[in-house]
Parts: sequence; C-alpha cells; structure tokens
Amino acid sequence: MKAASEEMIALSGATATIAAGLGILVGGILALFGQDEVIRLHGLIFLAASAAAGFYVMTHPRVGGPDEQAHYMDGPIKVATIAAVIWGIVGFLVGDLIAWQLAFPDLNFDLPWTNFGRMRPVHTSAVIFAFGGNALIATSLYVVQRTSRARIFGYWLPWFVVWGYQLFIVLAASGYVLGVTEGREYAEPEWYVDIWLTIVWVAYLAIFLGTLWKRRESHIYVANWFYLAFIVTIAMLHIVNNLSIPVSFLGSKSYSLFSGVQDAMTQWWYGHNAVGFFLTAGFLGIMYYFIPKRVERPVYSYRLSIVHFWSLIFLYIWAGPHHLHYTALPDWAQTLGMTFSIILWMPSWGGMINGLMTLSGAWDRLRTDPVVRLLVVSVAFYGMSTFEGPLMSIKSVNSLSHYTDWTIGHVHSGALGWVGMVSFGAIYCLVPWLWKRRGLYSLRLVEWHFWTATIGIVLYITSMWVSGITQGLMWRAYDSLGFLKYSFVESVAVMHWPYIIRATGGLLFVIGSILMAINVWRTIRGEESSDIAEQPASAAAPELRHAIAATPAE
Ligand code: HEM
Ligand code: HEM
Ligand SMILES: [Cu+2]
Repeated sequence: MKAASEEMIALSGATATIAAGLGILVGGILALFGQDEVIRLHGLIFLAASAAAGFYVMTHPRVGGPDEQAHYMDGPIKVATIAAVIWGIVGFLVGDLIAWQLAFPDLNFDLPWTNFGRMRPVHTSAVIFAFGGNALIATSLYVVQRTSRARIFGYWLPWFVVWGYQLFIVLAASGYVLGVTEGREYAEPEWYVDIWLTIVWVAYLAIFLGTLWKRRESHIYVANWFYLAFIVTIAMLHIVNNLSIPVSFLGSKSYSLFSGVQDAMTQWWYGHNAVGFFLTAGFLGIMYYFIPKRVERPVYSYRLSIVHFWSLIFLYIWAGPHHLHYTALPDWAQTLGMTFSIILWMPSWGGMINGLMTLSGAWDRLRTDPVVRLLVVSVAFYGMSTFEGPLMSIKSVNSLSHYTDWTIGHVHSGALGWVGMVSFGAIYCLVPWLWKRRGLYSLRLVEWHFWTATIGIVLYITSMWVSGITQGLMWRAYDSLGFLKYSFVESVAVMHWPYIIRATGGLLFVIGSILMAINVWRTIRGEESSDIAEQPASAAAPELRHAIAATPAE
C-alpha cells in the first residue's frame, strides 16, 4: 500500500515536471516568435509561470507523502480563498471606477488602457471569474472532501488547477487592458487563453470527479450535485461558445466559427447559462453546505433540494433567447425562451424557500451571528433577482427594460446581493476552519461589512430602477405629431445623479470588502480581538460530522 503510494507520488512529480517543461517550450516559442506584442508578453508570462512551477515541483519531491495522505488537502483551498478576497477587491474597485466614469467621463483619462471599453470586461471577468470562480473552487474542493470523507484526488493536479486558474485570470485581464479581445461578452479572452482555461477546467473536473469516486460515504450530498453541474456545464459552454479560427498560430487574433444570428444565439446560450450554472448553480452548492453547517440544522427538505436541482438544470438551458427579444432570432425561439424563463421562477423560489427554512428552529442566529445574516440576505436576493428575471423575460416588459439600466440593476441584485453576499458568508466560515483558528478575528467587523454592503446594494439597485425605467420611458415617448419627444443625449443627462448614487453605493460595497480582507488577514495571523467570533462546535471540527448529509428533514 505504502509502496504504491510512493510510486504514485514519483509518477505525479515526473508528469508535473514534464508538463512544466512543455509549458516552458510553448511559452518560449510564443515569446520569441509571436506576431504581436501581446502574445509575446503572454508567452513570457507563461514561460515564467511554467519555470516557477517546474522549479517548485523538482525541489519538493515529498509533497503528498503518506503522512499527508491521512488528511484532507487544504493547501490549494487556502490559496483559492485568499485569491477570492484579493481579486474581489480588485474587481469591485474597477467596477466602481467604471461607475464613476459613467457619471464623470473625464475619468477615462483619455488613455486607451483606462477607458470604459477596456475596463468594463476587466470588471466583469474579475468579479465573475476571479472573485466568484475562486470562491467556487475553494468551497467546492472543501465541501467535496468533507461530504465524501476523502482527500482530493491527485497530488500535484489540485495545485495545478488553482495556480493554473490564477494564470488564466492574469492572461485574460492583461489582454483586455492591452486591447486584445474576442468581443464576446463574459468570454472575451482570445483563443489561446481559452485553450489554457479548457486544460485547467478539465483538470478541475478530474479532481472533483476523482474525489467523488474515492468517497467513503455512500450518499453524494446535494451540494456536490450543484457543483458538478456547474463544472460540467461550464466546460460545455466554454468550448462551444469559443469555437474559433485563429488568424495565425502565433498571433492573438481569431474569428468565431459562427456568424449572424447563429452567433448571437450561441453567445446568449453561453451568456445566459453562465448566469445559470456559474453564478447560480455553483453558489447554490455553497448555500446547501454552508447554511446548514453554520446554523447547525439539516437542510429543510432534502426532497425539495433534489426537485430544485433537476428542474433548475433542465429549465435554465432553454431560456437563453430572452436576451434576444425582438431581434432576427425566429419568433418561436424568443417565445420559447420567455416561457422557460417564467417557469424557472418556481424552482428558483423552491430553492430559496429551502435555504431560508433551513433556519427553522435557529432563527435567533440571525440576531446573534452576522455571518448567518450575510448568508440569509444572499438567499433573499437570490429570490428577488429570480423574480425580477422572469418578469423581464416577458417580451412586453423586455421592450421597456432592454438596453436600459434596469438590466444593470437586475444583474447587480443577483451579483452583489446573491453571489457577493453568499461568498462573503462562505469565506467567513472557511477561514477559521482552514487555518484551524478558534474563530474569526472580529464579529463586529463582520457586522460593519454586512451593513456597508447591504446599504451599498440598496443604493445600487434602487438608482438603477429609477434610471432604467426613466430611460425606457423617455426613449418611447412621442409627441402628438409622432416625433420622438427626447433626443438620446437628453436621456443621458438625466442619468447623471442616478449614476452618482450607484457609484456611492459601489464605494460602500468596496469598503465592506476591505473590512473583510482585514478580518481575514488577522484571523489567518491568529490574532484575536475582544469580540472574537467563536465557531459553532460542529464547525470547528467539521471533518467527520455528517449530520447534514445523513439526516434529510423528512
Ligand atoms: C462595487 C461593486 C460593483 C460596482 C460599483 C459595479 C459597477 C458596474 C458598472 C458601472 C457596470 C457597467 C454598467 C453599464 O455598462 O452601464 C457593471 C457591469 C457589470 N457588473 Fe458590476 N459592479 C460591482 C460589482 C459586481 C459584482 C460583484 C459582479 C458579479 C459577481 C458584477 C457583475 C457585473 C456584470 C455581469 C456586468 C455586465 C452587465 C451587463 O452587461 O448587463 N458586478 N458593473
Ligand atoms: C429565474 C432566474 C432569472 C431569469 C429568468 C433572468 C432573466 C433575465 C433577463 C430577461 C435579462 C435581460 C435580458 C435583456 O434584456 O438583455 C437578464 C439579464 C441578466 N441577468 Fe438575469 N435572470 C435570472 C436570474 C439572474 C441571476 C440570479 C443573476 C445573477 C446572479 C442574473 C444575471 C443576469 C445578467 C448578468 C444579465 C445581463 C446580461 C447582459 O446583457 O450582459 N440573472 N436576466
Ligand atoms: Cu438570461
């Protein structure tokens, strides 16, 4: 048994070294022979990262040895958790920058690198993929180990997933700043960065499935189903949406395989399901583990969680056309998208009820534990945005809301309220567990984070409702002779104050996230304030407790 494991470690080290060598080769070729500056720079970054990885692997041959095998593998999870906190602040800051830019265009600084057009994808990728993605990688790898009672599959592979993903983020963001983009929303990176993400993602799928395969718990806890749906579907969406032909194998530019309305449909099949499976299914995995764990209650209804899962994944995949109402897309497809979106309201609210009702018998926690409050408010925002979404998918409503800030408000009630808050809650739970601390450095800081973030979100969403509906109404106002009543620029002028309010709300949200970073940092360093937040007993030793998975409510 021991010998076999030694062999596996040696094999894994050899494979990792060869992979790093290949990385150095590919990076070197791009750096030397690349046809444009950006791909040469990216080649250089790739080379440096591969060399660093190779060096580390060769100087640490004992990583993953038998003594480590007896424990869960938390190193890569720690890296992803810290990455989520850091990238979160970057992404929120850039979001707030572009928010101020919309109110004060001078803030574009008249430079190509800092203008709105380049900063916007930096924001969306940083918050969705860098902040959200790292939160999902960290929590999924934590949850799958604990609920399977198995160490993560692989020796170096989990490290590759986490660091390879950070490399993807650096390549993507630096590309946007330097003007390299495919122009596909939420999938802007060019072809070679897409290929890199595909490799990392397949490795992620492998370690997740491998861990489930090794599990010593016959039951697969529902959170893992949501994580698995997220990983598998994102792989499928990413590959199909990014099918493209590079102009040259040594240049950054490529063209999509699709064109016209097929291209639009592919993009929004991707974009919509990125919302459904990245921003929803994955974070539902967080909800189904961290809420029960934190309040020490079983999931309200295990049966409901199964219905929630299957209906959600079946319905989401069809709803993409609600992004293409009144376009060249055939009418029947638009109506199909609308219909599925409306039906989607039901499972979404089923899931919300399941999350909220898990607090039955523990409602007092809302008063005493701000981490629980973050988690519960996130579920409330999940309910709100999944009510608003079906409403906006109705064609007549969409004819008012589309192109306006109402959409932006909807996006951020989901993004700040649901994705942001549930991730904050999970990070506050994870940090003391991972670093084996008695509790969070300060509960009062969490309280402050909760209120700054909540007030920030409310300012953001309400200002966008006002400006969005105003825009929509101004654009469709006619005078008695049938002429448009307002010119476009008049509607822009009206947006000024809502934009200032939105950016102020964003600033509060940023401040909250900085408070979180301070709290996390001090917790990791082992500092304890007078109001240290002690973890519930079961959370302090989460290893072998399966009360949640093993005791469905019914
Ligand atoms: C401090 C917090 C944030 C601020 C101030 C902010 C601000 C902005 C602004 C100004 C835009 C551009 C709107 C436009 O083009 O009119 C935007 C777009 C977007 N943001 Fe944020 N954002 C924040 C946080 C987040 C978070 C946490 C997420 C996701 C988890 C997110 C996801 C998005 C998405 C998906 C878009 C594109 C929306 C669309 O195209 O319809 N944002 N954000
Ligand atoms: C039942 C659930 C939902 C439905 C039916 C739904 C429906 C919609 C509709 C109709 C639009 C406007 C399309 C347009 O006019 O262009 C939209 C936009 C959007 N929604 Fe949702 N939504 C739902 C939940 C969510 C959640 C929970 C989030 C975030 C976590 C979210 C994120 C977005 C984003 C990012 C966009 C903007 C896409 C873009 O134009 O760039 N949605 N959604
Ligand atoms: Cu959608």
